[in-house]
Amino acid sequence: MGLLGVIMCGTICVQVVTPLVASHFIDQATSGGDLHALFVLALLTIGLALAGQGLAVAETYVAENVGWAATNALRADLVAHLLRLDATFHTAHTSGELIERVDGDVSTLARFFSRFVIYVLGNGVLLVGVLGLLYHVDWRVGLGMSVFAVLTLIAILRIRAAATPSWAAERQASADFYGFLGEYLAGLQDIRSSGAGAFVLRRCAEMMRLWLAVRRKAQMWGYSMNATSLGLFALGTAVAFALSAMQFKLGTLTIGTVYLIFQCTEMLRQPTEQIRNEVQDLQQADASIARVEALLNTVPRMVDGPGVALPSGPLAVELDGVSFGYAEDAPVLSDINVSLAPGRVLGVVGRTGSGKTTLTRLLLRFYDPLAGVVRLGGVDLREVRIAAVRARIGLVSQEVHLFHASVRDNLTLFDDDVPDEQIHTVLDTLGLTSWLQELPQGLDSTLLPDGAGLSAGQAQILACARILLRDPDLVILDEPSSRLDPMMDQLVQTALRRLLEGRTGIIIAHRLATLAYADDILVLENGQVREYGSRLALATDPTSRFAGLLRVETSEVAL
Ligand SMILES: Nc1ncnc2c1ncn2[C@@H]1O[C@H](COP(=O)(O)OP(=O)(O)OP(=O)(O)O)[C@@H](O)[C@H]1O
Repeated sequence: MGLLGVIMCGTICVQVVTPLVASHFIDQATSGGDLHALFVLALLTIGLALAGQGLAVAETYVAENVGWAATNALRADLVAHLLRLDATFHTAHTSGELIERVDGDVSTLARFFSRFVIYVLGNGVLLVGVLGLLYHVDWRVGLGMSVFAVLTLIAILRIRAAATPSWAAERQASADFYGFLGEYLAGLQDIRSSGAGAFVLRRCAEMMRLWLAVRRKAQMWGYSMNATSLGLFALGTAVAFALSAMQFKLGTLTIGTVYLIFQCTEMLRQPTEQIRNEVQDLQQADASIARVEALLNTVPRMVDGPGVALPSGPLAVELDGVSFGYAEDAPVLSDINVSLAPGRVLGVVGRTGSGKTTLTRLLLRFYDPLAGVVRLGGVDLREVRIAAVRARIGLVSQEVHLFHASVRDNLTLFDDDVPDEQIHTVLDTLGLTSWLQELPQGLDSTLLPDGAGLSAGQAQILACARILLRDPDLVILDEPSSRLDPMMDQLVQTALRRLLEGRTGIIIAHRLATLAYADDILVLENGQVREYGSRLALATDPTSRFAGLLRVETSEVAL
């Protein structure tokens, strides 16, 4: 920015000196001056014009650099902040809306960051310099133009203040539109298969119509600013011309000086217009800054713990009188008491909506319980740093997310420090070596977006590989074998067995066969513990709910 300031000063000097030289040239030429002196003045004018162009190029180059460096840093801050924000925030905002806030709002600021201060200051100085020159030539013309310049600046600032809410509405409409687009693109398959394309298009058109209306209103403020400043300046130029024509007729001004006045009024137009453009940018920047600031000021609900260390090795899991609801008045889990020793595997069963997934979210500290305590390795999760908790847990969720990146990056989650041998060993353990050999570029092969081209089973085994590489001490498997054919199921079962070896595990499954590795069983019903005990004891007790479920599943299979 310092360099930009220096370049700007150079530009101002060139702009002020050029008309002085030209006026001198005109006076010399009309009064039959020395040819040599005229030649030197002409060369000087050409030199100044070239220097002006060179400075303009340098200014653009430096300004772009400043703008991009600043906005990139801001984008990175925002992304880091979004990663820190908790599940409640992300549930309330669509990904498209967040993309628009991280990119759209920040892009609006690029010009503002790079130029605003320097341009407004620089053009302010130029304005004062040119007015000073006009006073020097003729104080009446100087005074007249000062009045017009001040009036124009006041009008511009008034319009800016009035326009800011319109630009904020425009930014919101844009974020809403991208939020809508992101959501519907993610659900493309369902929309197509259910023939809802026409409804989506209609909604799209409605949103764009709304966006157009707010944008038009915001733009009209900009144009009204243009019209006001242009109108005032046209009037100012006319007055300056009239005054200088009168003086020329009276013989008090030379033709060179009249030219100088004309140039000066033209030169006044330029800084005023630049200031107007900057202020117009500021209208949009104002709105964006407020939105970026609001996002950065959103505090995660989860407060990071003071950093008590978790014990090493497989982690004990304890839920002590835990109650939770996403909304305070709608309980999802009530008074859950579970105690799982290190290295044991707990199978969780229950009807859909009974709160099984919610339970795992509490263990990963996506949410804090409303009552009771969740402990890992005997330590209250609120005492541990959130990152430290998550580093010790591996989750294979219902929806495995695979990135449009290489197999290696998908497995290591972009951690370049994981050696290839380790990846190969893990893939071998999970029986994926032949799958890898079929890929054209091995670990460097790129997976399609969202794991398209992979079966649900393959995606789940890759998710298991991802977790094995991280070597966590607690593994949570959320319905890992819900959609698999028997062949794939066998592979996944092997992968799960490997994954659970030497670790504490929690398996959530609708199909009871998946629970073969479970030592204990928890049956949830409407968010409450219906049954909790050793798998074998529950399975052999004919009066237990679990034994009942087993009987139902066996008879379904027989049918
Ligand atoms: N992010 C959320 N915000 C608000 N309510 C939620 C959220 N996630 C789940 N719920 C509600 O919490 C209850 C329990 O959901 P949960 O996903 O834990 O059940 P589940 O037993 O895992 O079901 P399933 O077997 O279908 O996965 C449901 O009534 C659900 O509507």
